[in-house]
Amino acid sequence: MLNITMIGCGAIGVAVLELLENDTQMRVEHVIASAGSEALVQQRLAAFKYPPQVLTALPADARPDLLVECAGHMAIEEHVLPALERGIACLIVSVGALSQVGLVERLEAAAARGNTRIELLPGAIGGIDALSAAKVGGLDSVDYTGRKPAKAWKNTPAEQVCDLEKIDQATVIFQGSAREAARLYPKNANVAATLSLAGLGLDRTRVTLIADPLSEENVHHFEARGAFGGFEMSLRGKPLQANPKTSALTVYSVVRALGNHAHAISI
Ligand SMILES: NC(=O)C1=CN([C@@H]2O[C@H](COP(=O)(O)OP(=O)(O)OC[C@H]3O[C@@H](n4cnc5c(N)ncnc54)[C@H](O)[C@@H]3O)[C@@H](O)[C@H]2O)C=CC1
Ligand SMILES: O=C([O-])CC(=O)C(=O)O
Repeated sequence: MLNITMIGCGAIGVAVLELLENDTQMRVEHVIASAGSEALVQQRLAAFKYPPQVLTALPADARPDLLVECAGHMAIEEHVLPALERGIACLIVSVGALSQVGLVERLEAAAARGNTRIELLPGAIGGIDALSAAKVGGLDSVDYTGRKPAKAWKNTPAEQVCDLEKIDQATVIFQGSAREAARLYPKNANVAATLSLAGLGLDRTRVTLIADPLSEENVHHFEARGAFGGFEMSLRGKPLQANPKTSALTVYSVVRALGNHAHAISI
């Protein structure tokens, strides 16, 4: 039985727990919540058959097989770095956090000291296997466009670019590097960072972000060219009801990754 600690228990966390409830090969024993939100998280878990214990930090003697982050950028520094130092393997969805200069190197060093690994999950996008394979032969360009309904951009810098309540057509709210996109839109540009880390890097991956009042989907489109040839993909993700910024595929990506650790065959 794979013993898992989950960081964060919001839209992604709750949906992952629901899907794992009847899995006999893995169990989330602990959920790490932000200080002050323990009661709310306990409430979210009340209906579960085996509710995980809710804590605000991993106890010093806890040795989960895996730690999975479903919380947000701040959780990488706060929980993932120390867990790696302690030798606990980590899976993360807040990949955009790695746009902070020096954090990749610090994560690598912590994992080396702990003799363990960190896995960056594809989350809401696909094709990461092909893109990172293409990188081996050399990439010339990677262009990514993220298009989400207008309400998905609430409480982001997009509000300074346009009136999200009033726009009646697709509106470009950002154009620039993946590093800048991840910094400005931590809850909406993790895909941009993931594509960059798999491909041409945070400074050379070109990103366009669009608020689209006519769309009900989170559409992720990218085009890559290089020695391998070229490919493009478009993924039309359904947003989670509990959080319109987040696509349901992110939840399935977490469950798939955990299953690959728990089950005999990984795919
Ligand atoms: N890689 C990808 O494709 C995607 C990645 N994400 C990432 O996943 C994160 C979570 O997404 P949702 O579940 O939809 O958000 P949410 O806002 O519904 O839930 C996040 C939960 O984590 C908790 N939290 C925040 N910081 C924490 C910390 N330092 N320690 C413990 N708990 C903490 C919050 O209190 C909240 O309950 C996003 O912020 C984003 O960074 C989201 C969507 C796609
Ligand atoms: O869930 C999505 O569609 C993608 C997302 O929020 C991100 O890239 O941060």
